[in-house]
Amino acid sequence: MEPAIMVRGLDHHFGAGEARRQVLFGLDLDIARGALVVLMGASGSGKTTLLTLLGGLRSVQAGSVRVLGREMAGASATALAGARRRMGFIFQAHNLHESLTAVQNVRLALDVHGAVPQAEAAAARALSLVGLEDRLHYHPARLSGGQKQRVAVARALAGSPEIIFADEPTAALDAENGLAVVALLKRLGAARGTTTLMVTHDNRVLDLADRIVTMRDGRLMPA
Ligand SMILES: Nc1ncnc2c1ncn2[C@@H]1O[C@H](COP(=O)(O)OP(=O)(O)OP(=O)(O)O)[C@@H](O)[C@H]1O
Repeated sequence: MEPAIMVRGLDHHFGAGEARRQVLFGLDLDIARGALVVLMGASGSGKTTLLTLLGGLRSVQAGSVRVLGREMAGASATALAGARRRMGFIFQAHNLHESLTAVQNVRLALDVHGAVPQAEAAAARALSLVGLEDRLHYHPARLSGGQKQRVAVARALAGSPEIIFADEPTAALDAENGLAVVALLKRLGAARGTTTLMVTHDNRVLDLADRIVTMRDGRLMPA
């Protein structure tokens, strides 16, 4: 079976004219289905840029990016949106809507999938997966930082994604909550075959990774 992610000769530039600058240089990368892969590297090395290209959040300029068997380079906006429906995203700033309860925040993410039968029940299930079954109707203001981050994880999981992209998901968490979030992603890999690619500076979670990929100055370091 084709890997979940297959990248070949990926370059990326930002800016135009004089200000044009290359930030990714000829990346090649395969990520197996079901793996929990940690992406490390110094600030500015290109991790977030790579993640957003893989997630169809920015256009591929040069090279090939195949995700779940589909080429993202040159894909139409509709095709990219279709690809994104098979992915879940967890970002550092959890971006919860303050006016909505935990279960409503998760439901909102399900709405992008169109009509999901029993969306409310699906949202509640995702929240109980992250141990928040007794906080369904709390607004973010009444949740701790760790609990808010777990709502963000539940939101990413609710649509049963095949791939999860996470950008520093443990940054705002203490050791215990950080490990719990990563352990949950690891369990999903085993139980559902979900692939996770996670950017982190958090050394505490490395033991749980199936593989660590390191970037330096826009290049992938040899394993
Ligand atoms: N929208 C943008 N316009 C211009 N340059 C950008 C843009 N986004 C990122 N860059 C530059 O691209 C390079 C890679 O940035 P990127 O955010 O991918 O790094 P990173 O490894 O994720 O860093 P960090 O760990 O600090 O989040 C950096 O030099 C950054 O300044």
